[in-house]
Amino acid sequence: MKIGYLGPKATFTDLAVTTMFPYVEKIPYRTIPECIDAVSNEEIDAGVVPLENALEGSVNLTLDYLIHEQSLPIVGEIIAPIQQHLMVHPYHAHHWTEVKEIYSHSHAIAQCHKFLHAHLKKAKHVYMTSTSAAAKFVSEHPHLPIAAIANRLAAEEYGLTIVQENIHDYDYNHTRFIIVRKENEPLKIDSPLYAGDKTTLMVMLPKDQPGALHQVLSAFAWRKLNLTKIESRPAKTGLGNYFFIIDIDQKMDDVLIPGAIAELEALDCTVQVLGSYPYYII
Ligand SMILES: O=C(O)C(=O)C[C@]1(C(=O)O)C=C[C@@H](O)C=C1
Repeated sequence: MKIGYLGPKATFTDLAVTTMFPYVEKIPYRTIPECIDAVSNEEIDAGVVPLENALEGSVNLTLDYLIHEQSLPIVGEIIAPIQQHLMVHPYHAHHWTEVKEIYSHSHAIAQCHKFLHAHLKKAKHVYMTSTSAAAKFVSEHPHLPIAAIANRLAAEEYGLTIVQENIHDYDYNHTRFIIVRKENEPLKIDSPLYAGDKTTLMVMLPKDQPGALHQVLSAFAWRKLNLTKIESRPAKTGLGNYFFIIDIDQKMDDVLIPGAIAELEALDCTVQVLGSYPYYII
């Protein structure tokens, strides 16, 4: 079995994949779209990409790519703790406060704003495709006064020295990673980390209908379907046109969720089931 992930080696996505699937062949991809395309082209059996962080919110690139470019079912979810560390090439370990640039994934930099504001106010932020891509870049440029924000495995993998540990602004820092496949079939995972099931829907409201969102929410409310997330994203068809991503705290059943979907369709909403899948908490 081949599982693709946002690489290079030692991203947080890599850590999540390694914990959940210790015995598979792991294939790194440079970007989230490249990983999703590889699933679609059947180069790999499944792909794992980040979807949402507890401090920074959704990874819009993942959501938008799945909605607008490659529609693949979500077959699983991994929730993993995120610990961000500041690291430099060993040459700079004793004068890390003088670094001029900080490299990392935009989400990782955003998770550490308070620290960066307090200790490295003048350093420029440079966004990379992932945290480990940033660590790799810093290790390949030992002469530059630069630092990366990444995890401990990345420091080990790329020979960097951690100069400040746990620099994320809030203790509860977790990221949701989704597993996508070409076919809507869950991977067989017999794991003690299993924590429940979810169903994710994409709902497009009818245009200019007063109270439409209220009616959508009542379709779930009176059936006592517990929603764990509702988020709007631009439909990219014009200003003010949005769709909603709705997570329901249970697996697809024969009655309640299909009933809610039928009610939404009767209200002229367009509904797409993005997946009904187990989730695992690391
Ligand atoms: O860059 C990485 O290490 C990733 O796996 C990506 C990612 C993200 O997109 O949110 C994953 C977890 C952290 O929140 C920071 C970055």
